Amino acid sequence: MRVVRTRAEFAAARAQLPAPVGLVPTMGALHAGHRALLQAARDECAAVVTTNFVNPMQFGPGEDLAKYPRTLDADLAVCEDVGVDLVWAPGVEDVYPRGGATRVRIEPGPVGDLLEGAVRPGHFAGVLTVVGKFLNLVRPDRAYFGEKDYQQLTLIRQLSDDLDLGVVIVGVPTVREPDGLALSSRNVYLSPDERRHALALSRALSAGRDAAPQGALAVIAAATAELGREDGTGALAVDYLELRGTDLGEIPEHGPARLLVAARVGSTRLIDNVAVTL
Ligand SMILES: Nc1ncnc2c1ncn2[C@@H]1O[C@H](COP(=O)(O)OP(=O)(O)OP(=O)(O)O)[C@@H](O)[C@H]1O
Ligand SMILES: CC(C)(CO)[C@@H](O)C(=O)[O-]
Ligand code: BAL
Repeated sequence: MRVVRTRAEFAAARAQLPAPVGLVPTMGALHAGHRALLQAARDECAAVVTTNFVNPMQFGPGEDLAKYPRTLDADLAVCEDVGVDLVWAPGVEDVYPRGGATRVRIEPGPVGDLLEGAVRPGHFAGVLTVVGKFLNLVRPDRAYFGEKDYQQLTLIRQLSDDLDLGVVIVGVPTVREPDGLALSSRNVYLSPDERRHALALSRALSAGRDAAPQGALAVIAAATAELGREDGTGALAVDYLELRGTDLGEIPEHGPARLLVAARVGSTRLIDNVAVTL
């Protein structure tokens, strides 16, 4: 496994890799969710590249950029274990040379203003800009993203289509703790008490999914009731709970849909979602 930092080192190492190349972009602090992405790439590609970069452009003022967990040594051990070929851990100056003098900024369009985008203005422009850059720099055949960040995955598929990037975007199912909590690098911020309250998110999604045979209103009612046990108690504050089409548009009358939730537990913001069949 090669570990490189600068653009030049990356380009030299990338040129040696056999095709097809799989890319797994991450912000580090790797857990079993990331491992599932890396493993899927390992299973399907001749070479696996991962980027490890906490992208300042996708954090808003007052968000957790400074305290975001940084665990490069442990991350490298995970990558080695899965059999990654090339890890790129660039500095900000490698990704945004000259401070991004040409002001490259990929705007996500209307889907970027919903849900996460409504709570984190500018977030998805930051995500799409850095993902666009990495797809351009790495030129992978396939790129892997988690369904845990469902809106992000939807927008990256849109980016790839709209810019004719010719890369296959692969969505990987959410990896959960045995009690249902979706794995997230931000779970390390939770106290034991907060972690218990955080279980309300996955419980609400399961309740909503189980109510799907009774229709969309029943899904929302069941999920809201489950969340309501915690919401407003001071332990948990819901940002949104929404049922949408799989493209995040209108709710279909029948067929596949998506139920998405975001909440703050103490000072930690968590998101989760599930597939629902109406
Ligand atoms: N539990 C999970 N299951 C599957 N994929 C995941 C999971 N958590 C994160 N991913 C995916 O890993 C990739 C990198 O995500 P990232 O480094 O932001 O980790 P994260 O755990 O989502 O962190 P955060 O706490 O910032 O949301 C993304 O494609 C993301 O969707
Ligand atoms: C896709 C990504 C690596 C871009 O910084 C990030 O948003 C993430 O980790 O989900
Ligand atoms: N969507 C995952 C990265 C972030 O929260 O900024």
